Amino acid sequence: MRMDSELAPDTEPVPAPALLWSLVVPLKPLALAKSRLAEAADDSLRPRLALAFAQDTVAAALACHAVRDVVVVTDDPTAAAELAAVGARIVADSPGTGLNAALAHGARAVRSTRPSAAVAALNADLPALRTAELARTLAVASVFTRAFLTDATGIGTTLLSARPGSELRPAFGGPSRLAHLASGAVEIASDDVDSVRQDVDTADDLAAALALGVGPYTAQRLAAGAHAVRLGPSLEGQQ
Ligand SMILES: Nc1nc2c(ncn2[C@@H]2O[C@H](COP(=O)(O)OP(=O)(O)OP(=O)(O)O)[C@@H](O)[C@H]2O)c(=O)[nH]1
Ligand SMILES: C=C(OP(=O)(O)O)C(=O)O
Repeated sequence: MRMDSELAPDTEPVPAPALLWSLVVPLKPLALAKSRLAEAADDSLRPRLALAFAQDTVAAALACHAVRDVVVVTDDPTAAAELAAVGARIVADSPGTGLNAALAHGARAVRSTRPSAAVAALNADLPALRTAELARTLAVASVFTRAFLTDATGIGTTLLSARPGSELRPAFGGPSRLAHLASGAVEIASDDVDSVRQDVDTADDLAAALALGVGPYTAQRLAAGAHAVRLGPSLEGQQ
């Protein structure tokens, strides 16, 4: 005889399994990266700082329970070796035709082996990235076919996601918040995820990231290169 509990109707809501994300992180050659940081960091320091930002971004992302893997799309041999050491998979920027082509290429590389992967593009310049804030962002992204998070200025984008079965369709560059909205992606509410939004393009961005608290690679690089950094008198205490 079956007990009542065994006859439980199968109409009970079954929680969907949490998505595990593959993150695609684009990084251009270090010698060309972060040109807008020239006012804050000398030519000698800037490429190393760009790498340190990417190292902190990748390390924090890989520590996130919602992240399956991180694919860095880059042609820079130093960045490739250093970011592989942090745990990223490296994919060559074989299109060589700019940021959005690199991101689409990275997403295709992920789905060539796992066609049903959830993929998200994540900027490489998030040195203050907090793992728990990334987890919150991805949890919201999981609900939507495509979603994005705007950057700290509210003009650009730091994360764009695509659930299994939908294309990433990246439209980064300049006012990409509006471009991603126009493409039909849903904007993720930006409360309590400051570290995921704080990309670093300018001296002011770097000061804001320092105020949030940067990761160990960036902290160490700034300490070692303090003579080559200019953040202005009001910010000296933050280094
Ligand atoms: N793989 C790849 N990454 C790119 C390319 N262009 C930009 N990126 C990366 O995309 C992100 C945003 O790029 P940008 O804002 O154009 O460049 P940036 O180096 O961050 O800053 P600026 O030189 O000041 O414009 C950064 O992580 C870049 O390294 C590209 O053509 N290929
Ligand atoms: C490319 C973008 O970022 P950045 O702020 O680095 O230009 C963007 O926001 O679309």
